[in-house]
Formats: sequence, structure tokens, C-alpha cells
Amino acid sequence: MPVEEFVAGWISGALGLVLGHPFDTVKLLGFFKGMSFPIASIALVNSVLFGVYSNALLALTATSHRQRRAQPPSYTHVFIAGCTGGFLQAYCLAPFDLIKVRLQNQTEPRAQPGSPPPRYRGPVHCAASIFQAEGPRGLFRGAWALTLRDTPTLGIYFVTYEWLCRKSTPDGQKPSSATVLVAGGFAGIASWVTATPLDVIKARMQMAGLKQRAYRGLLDCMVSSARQEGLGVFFRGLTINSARAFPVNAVTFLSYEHLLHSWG
Ligand SMILES: C[N+](C)(C)CCCC[C@H](N)C(=O)O
Repeated sequence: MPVEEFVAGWISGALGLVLGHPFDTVKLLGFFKGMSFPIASIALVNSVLFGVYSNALLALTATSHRQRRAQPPSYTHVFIAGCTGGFLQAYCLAPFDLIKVRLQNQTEPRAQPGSPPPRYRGPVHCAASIFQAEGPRGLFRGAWALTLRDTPTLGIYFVTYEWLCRKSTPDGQKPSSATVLVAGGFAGIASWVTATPLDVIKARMQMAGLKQRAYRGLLDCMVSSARQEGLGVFFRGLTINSARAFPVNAVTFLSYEHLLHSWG
């Protein structure tokens, strides 16, 4: 199994994340609060995404990433490979994403002398507390919603990227850096726009254990959120998600393509 794609995915995910983190944390006090934990986890998750995507395409079309510009795969194959990558990365992402959501929602002002300490002291303490209270399954709270969010939308991600690259590049040629940046940026936006409704539900389910707000399941969470807050609830965060998605994914794709190219 070719491994360059995993390594390139690892590095490019980390680079994209550095750009995106301030957007992720914009509602909070410190822009770069808790940067090292997402760097390590997103690098791993992005490596699974790009590695599985590329190897799934290899299995479907018998072409390696070197041959793919000359023999472009069909959009159906790109979509299936993207969904496969999305499905598998969701399981790797689930525990990290849960911890991220729990820590980012911990927005109480800094402890005054004498006030109770924050519930979670950091990512490791957060993971250990969830594990102790709920066992290993607790770390996968919201994983089902995350999988539903990511499987089709990462198919859309790679199809958008490929489509925009092919539209602006002569047949058989390598897309220019500017094309890769723009196509990667719009791929991120297309993916996040379609992922936002389930992103809202996912975060609610991940927070459910803490807020004494239990949902009977994904559907119950959707229905009760829509009933209480109207359909607009499914678009919460759409603007910030899209604003974040462009630079993050432009840099992710540009570094991914450059790394693979420079390794021959
Ligand atoms: C599927 N979903 C839209 C959730 C993510 C797609 C893009 C992945 C990228 N690491 C990023 O964080 O933007």
C-alpha cells in the first residue's frame, strides 16, 4: 500500500490547521488556546483521510497518484473514494473531536482565587475524566453523527476539488498552484456548507452528557432542536465554517500536492 499519501496528508493537515485554528476559537478568549492538541490529532486524521482516499482510488481504478493526471478517474470513483476516506477518518476523529468540543465549550472566565477549578484541566485530563465516568464508549459520544456528517461531505470535497482542477487545467497537465489553492478552498467550502446541519447536531450530542440534556438519539436531537429553535438552527455557524474552510483547505491541498510532487 503506497504510504506517501498518508505522510503528505499528515503534514498538509497540520499546516491547514494552523491557519484554521483562530477561526475555530474565535468565540473564545485566546485565539491560539489549545493549539498543540488539535495539531497532533488533525495531522493523524488528515493522514487517514488522504491516505485512504488515494488507496481507495488505486483499488477502484488501478492508477497511482502519479498516473492520475494522465488518466483521470471518473467522478463516481472520486466520490466513492472520498466517502470511504471520510467514513474511516470519522472514527479516528471521534474521540479527538469530542475532547475539542468539550474543551472549547469550557468558556468560564479564568478561575478567581477560591472559585472551583475548571472541569477539565486539558485534553489528557478531559479524555481521562470521560473514560472514567463513561468507559471507552463515552469517548465515542456523537461518533455516529460525525460519521454521517463526514462520509458524504468528504465525497463532495474531493469531487469539487477534482472538478475545479480539471475545469481550469488543460487535459493531462498538472494544475497550477493558484488553481490548487482556489479548488482546495472551494472544496472546503462545499464540504462545510453541506456538513453544517449535522455539525450542529453532532456538537449537541457531544455536549449532551455534560449539560443534563439527554437526547434519545440523533433523530431526537434533530427534531427537538428544530422544534425549539426553528430550522435556522441547522445553519448555525455556516458563515464562520465557510470562512475557515477556504484558507484551511487551500493550504491543505496545496501542501499535499506539493509534497507528493516533490517526492516524485
Ligand atoms: C467534512 N467536513 C466538512 C466536516 C470537513 C472537510 C474538510 C476537512 C478539513 N480538515 C477541515 O477541517 O476543513
